Amino acid sequence: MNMDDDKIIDEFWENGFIIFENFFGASLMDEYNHKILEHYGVNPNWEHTNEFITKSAVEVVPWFPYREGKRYFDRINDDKHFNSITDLILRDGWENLYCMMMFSKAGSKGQAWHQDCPPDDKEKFNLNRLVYTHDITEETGGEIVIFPGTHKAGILSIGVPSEDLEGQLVFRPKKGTIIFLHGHCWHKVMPVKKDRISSNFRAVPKGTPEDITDICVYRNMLYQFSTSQVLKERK
Ligand SMILES: O=C(O)CCC(=O)C(=O)O
Ligand SMILES: [Fe+2]
Repeated sequence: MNMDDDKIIDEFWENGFIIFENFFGASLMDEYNHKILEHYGVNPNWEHTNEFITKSAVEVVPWFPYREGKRYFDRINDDKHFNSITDLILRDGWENLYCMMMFSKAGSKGQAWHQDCPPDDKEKFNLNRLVYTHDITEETGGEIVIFPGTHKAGILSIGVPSEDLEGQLVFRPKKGTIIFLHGHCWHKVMPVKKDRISSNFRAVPKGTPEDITDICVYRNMLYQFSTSQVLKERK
């Protein structure tokens, strides 16, 4: 292990996230961005050709390509460097959880503060491995906001779902940037001004239940995806 490896490990476990800019090349990102837009029915001129996307009130539309047997993104999924950083962070072994693409329409709200899974057991969490296939800018909106160190702070505070919090950091990842983010670390996505894509290659420490991300913690509720139910109001 070299110095840089130690730094990566320390930074991740100190802050609950670590960012690498220009990790993936522009041409790969363009190719993958195009593939994702194609799936959602958005043509290269960035117009919706998919009626569902145009009409639905759904703000974030997920897509799990590997669950459909579409291994379109193996050059990320199987990338040695990408996975070796995962090895550093999850030292005792890890497994792929799933690959999830997220599409948010222009004009949508983004995402309120959340933890991807309840922090009841600090050993059980998802590791987000976010890959940005296009620039997030002031014009596009959809900044990712992270509250450093909160993977060690227990359950997300109760309060107004999206309000700014003292201590938060706002990021505008560029094309090819990756973010490793601990699922207990508090994060949100700012309002989306132009159609937005993000992709996430989620991993978990070995032995973590497969449904670890079924319940998401928000400032006003616990929400269960599998049943589309509010499990508990928080106030
Ligand atoms: O789209 C993003 O930048 C972050 C999405 C998110 O909250 C997640 O993947 O858990
Ligand atoms: Fe999240």
